[in-house]
Amino acid sequence: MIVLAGTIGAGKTSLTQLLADHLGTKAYFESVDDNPILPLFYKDPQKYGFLLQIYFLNRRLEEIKAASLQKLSVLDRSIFEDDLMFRMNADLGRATETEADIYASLLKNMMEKLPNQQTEKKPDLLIHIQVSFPTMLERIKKRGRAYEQIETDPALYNYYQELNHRYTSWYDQYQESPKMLINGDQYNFVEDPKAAQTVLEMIDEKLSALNLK
Ligand SMILES: Nc1ncnc2c1ncn2[C@@H]1O[C@H](COP(=O)(O)OP(=O)(O)OP(=O)(O)O)[C@@H](O)[C@H]1O
Repeated sequence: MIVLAGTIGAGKTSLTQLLADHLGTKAYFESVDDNPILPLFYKDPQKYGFLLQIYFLNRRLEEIKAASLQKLSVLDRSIFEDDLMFRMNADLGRATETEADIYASLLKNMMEKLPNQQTEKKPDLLIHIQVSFPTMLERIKKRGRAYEQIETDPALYNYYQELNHRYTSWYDQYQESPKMLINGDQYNFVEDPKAAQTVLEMIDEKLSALNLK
């Protein structure tokens, strides 16, 4: 199982599809547009923060169960980033520290294997697409999901800036699986086929080094 990681608009969904096509495996996407809680959360984060988190936790575990049936399946987002996002939301006063602690402990508990269980819930490789803050803003604007726009809610500027900033140390500290970094500013794999080719070659090399391919 390969999982993509990265901030909002980093290009996780696009690279998931590219990579699964390249490897001939199945891609798993969390449907953002069908998420009933997300627009409510953006409108009232304090009220819906914890509910959104439980919603994502449930959906991502469902995805992991399905994806674990095939060796090099690709998931468009890792479950571990939710903890980063929820902790940040708690630090910003949109959830309590107790909610964030309980959530983190539930996640840890859920991700552990039962003593005699064979299948691993953790990925074989995490690929982090790192984008700068200006690129992140540009992509969010370009994609145009109404509730994500800074024009709709100027407070989102700080939220996005803080999130982008936290991703760097999150990736440095991530130890749940092997990992690799893709510079999403340098390689625009969505619009430039040559960049896409380079990124796929980099991933192939990493998979070979890990004896996964
Ligand atoms: N754990 C979470 N807590 C709060 N909001 C979240 C969480 N996970 C995802 N979101 C929100 O869900 C939306 C989709 O996020 P996500 O980054 O997974 O997809 P995306 O923006 O389509 O990314 P990409 O362009 O890289 O495919 C964003 O508005 C994001 O803020």
